[in-house]
Amino acid sequence: MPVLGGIADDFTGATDLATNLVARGLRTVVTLGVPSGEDLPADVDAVVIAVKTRTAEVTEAVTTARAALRALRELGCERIYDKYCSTFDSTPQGNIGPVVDALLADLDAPGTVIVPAFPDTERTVYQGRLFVGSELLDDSSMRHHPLTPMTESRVRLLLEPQTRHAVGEVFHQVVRRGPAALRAALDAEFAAGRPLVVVDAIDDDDLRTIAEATRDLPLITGGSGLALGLAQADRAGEPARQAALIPVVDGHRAVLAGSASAATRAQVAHARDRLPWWKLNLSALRADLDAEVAAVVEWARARWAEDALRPVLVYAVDSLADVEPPPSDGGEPASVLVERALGRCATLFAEHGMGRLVVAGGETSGTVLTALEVTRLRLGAPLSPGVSWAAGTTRAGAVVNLALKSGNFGDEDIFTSSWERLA
Ligand SMILES: Nc1ncnc2c1ncn2[C@@H]1O[C@H](COP(=O)(O)OP(=O)(O)O)[C@@H](O)[C@H]1O
Ligand SMILES: O=C(O)[C@@H](O)C(=O)COP(=O)(O)O
Repeated sequence: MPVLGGIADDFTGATDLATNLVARGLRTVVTLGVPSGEDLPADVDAVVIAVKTRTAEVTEAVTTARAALRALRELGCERIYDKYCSTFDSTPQGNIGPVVDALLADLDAPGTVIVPAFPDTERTVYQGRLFVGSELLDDSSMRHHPLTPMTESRVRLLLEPQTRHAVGEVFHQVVRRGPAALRAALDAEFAAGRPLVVVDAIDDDDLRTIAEATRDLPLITGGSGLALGLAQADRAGEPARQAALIPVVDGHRAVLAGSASAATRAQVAHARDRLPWWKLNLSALRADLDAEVAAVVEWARARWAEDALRPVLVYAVDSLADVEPPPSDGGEPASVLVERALGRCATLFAEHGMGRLVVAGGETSGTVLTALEVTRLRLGAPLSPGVSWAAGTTRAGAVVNLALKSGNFGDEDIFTSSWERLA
């Protein structure tokens, strides 16, 4: 019976969290969407439910998260980990705050921690401010995100407009004094009527302190970094064992990149010099999406006919100048067109023998996996912090190997260097 239940607000976030749970020795499975009583493997310690709520309407996000919570409790999970983005991707409406509020209420919890930090990917929180590398969040490339532009760095100020609760902060001076001091500070915040508490973390020691201080709370929340603070399960070699267990599928290889994030743009630029590529054309998609997708598929099949194992790259954005703001006349936003096109490409590529797929972007991954009707993922070999290969099972029972890459994760060569690391 699983002890830990994760709810991740996008699909890359779910594999990110699962990657770190596996690294702590937990046998972990990811389900896509709220599972409907489907049989999970018996031998799991953690179940992560991936939902696509980061940019959904608030009521839809809350309803989905509560349904996920119910499912996890029915599965027997004793603790819940609410996973959101390490760069706190959200808007003043939500959905981080409303979801945490709902989970707190449903779990009747005294309070919880807000821990976006993921030091392995250079997301740290110091004095309540979120840094990406050496830059404050609002100075980083996240300022220009197409869906959730981040123009503030103090996590409390990002959260306050989204929650009905008061928000507290505990700074590094306290965290570094250890779990007991942190727990006392958290209890003081809860008692003072601030049940959501932003906690500083600048390295994995801080995450271990936070995890230890909150081990009896029914709800913890954060990026995936906090999972690296959880106690190591006493199971030697577990990550390698899990990686060896997933099926490896032969077949054509593709990268679908809908992300406009800085890391993805650098990865696209690197891959363009090495792989056959197709850049989606927004006007062509707007004029006739099916025709543009058919052209992409025909092109990809011709490339695979030349070299069956050479990956093809289909992508949307080279530079921020490509990013179209949502139209003011209520027309279809470019983001929707790109996601729909990449979802259809995935389905048609699979019909034409694609066995391995790297997807860049959280929203994009959600659309692609929904299109492929993948319902469950088992994690395989890790590729870089927060990114692993996985085996996805479609509703029809077919298996495809997938690596879901968050927009800003991964080394520059991830689109070209990942393929051989699967086996
Ligand atoms: N040219 C474009 N103009 C506007 N939005 C775009 C464009 N190209 C891609 N997008 C959208 O940007 C969003 C990127 O989000 P996501 O896939 O989550 O990537 P990331 O992980 O980098 O945040 C997607 O909805 C995608 O469809
Ligand atoms: O926590 C993170 O940074 C990632 O897991 C994540 O959620 C990133 O979001 P996307 O860039 O939209 O994939």
